[in-house]
Amino acid sequence: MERNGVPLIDMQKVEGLGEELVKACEEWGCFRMINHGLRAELMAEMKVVAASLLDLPDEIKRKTLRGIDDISSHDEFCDRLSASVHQREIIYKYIKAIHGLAGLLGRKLMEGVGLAGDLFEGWDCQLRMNKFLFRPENIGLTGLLMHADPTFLTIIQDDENVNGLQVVDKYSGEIIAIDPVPGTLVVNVGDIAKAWSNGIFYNVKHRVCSLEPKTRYSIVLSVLAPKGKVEVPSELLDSKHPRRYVPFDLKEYMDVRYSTESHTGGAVDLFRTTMK
Ligand SMILES: O=C(O)CCC(=O)C(=O)O
Ligand SMILES: [Fe+2]
Repeated sequence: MERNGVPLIDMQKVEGLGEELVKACEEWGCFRMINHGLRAELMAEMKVVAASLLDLPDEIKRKTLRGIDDISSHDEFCDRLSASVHQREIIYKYIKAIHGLAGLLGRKLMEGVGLAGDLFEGWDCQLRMNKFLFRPENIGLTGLLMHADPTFLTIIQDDENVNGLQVVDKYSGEIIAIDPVPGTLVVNVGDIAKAWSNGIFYNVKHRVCSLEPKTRYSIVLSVLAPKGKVEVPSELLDSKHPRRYVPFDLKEYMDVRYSTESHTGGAVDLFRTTMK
């Protein structure tokens, strides 16, 4: 894979999609998806809904701090925000479509590592919406500090008109701008995926910078972790590839991440079995 920008991956590709995804997770920890199955109209409608919900008063928004955990909590989320019938319908369609896409990613990643199955079946997921109000006096400042996601992966509908997402290159450490490409979705690989892949996947560091005086929205599906322990599939282990991370669950991981204030990927390495 040439290092000339994060990979653009066609999710409808029939041959070799799994391998391509695995390679992107290893080499970049970040990629853009085209032909991902979310209709352009649905993405546009969801952005309008997100913008109007994010304009609600803080005391109402605070009621939904965790976002939408799964499709079944959609009603509760909408009730708390007193969402209209139309808004509920869009949110429902969106979470159904984005969960479907996450399922495809999980199956293809399994294929890519030579296994079969629905990797994300029954996992905890969370949908969140972000608003970055970039004012002229804030240009050049960071809207979201450098971090690696505490997730397996995160699917982002970034703002098609306002840039700001930047990732750290795995090899050079250089900061690369992830400029918008309308109609596509970005994936960032997180800490949980690094442990699950025995340290092979790159938990990409990234941030959001204020580059132009506009309001930027992003809609984010976090595919968090399995309900039980995060551990590398036993089929991928042998004498040449010993287990490099102690199995842990999401709560144990989050406790370590917050108590050590390691928000840029270091927390997962505290679960290493060896320091090599
Ligand atoms: O807004 C974005 O593009 C990225 C947001 C992000 O990194 C996050 O929510 O973890
Ligand atoms: Fe992030």
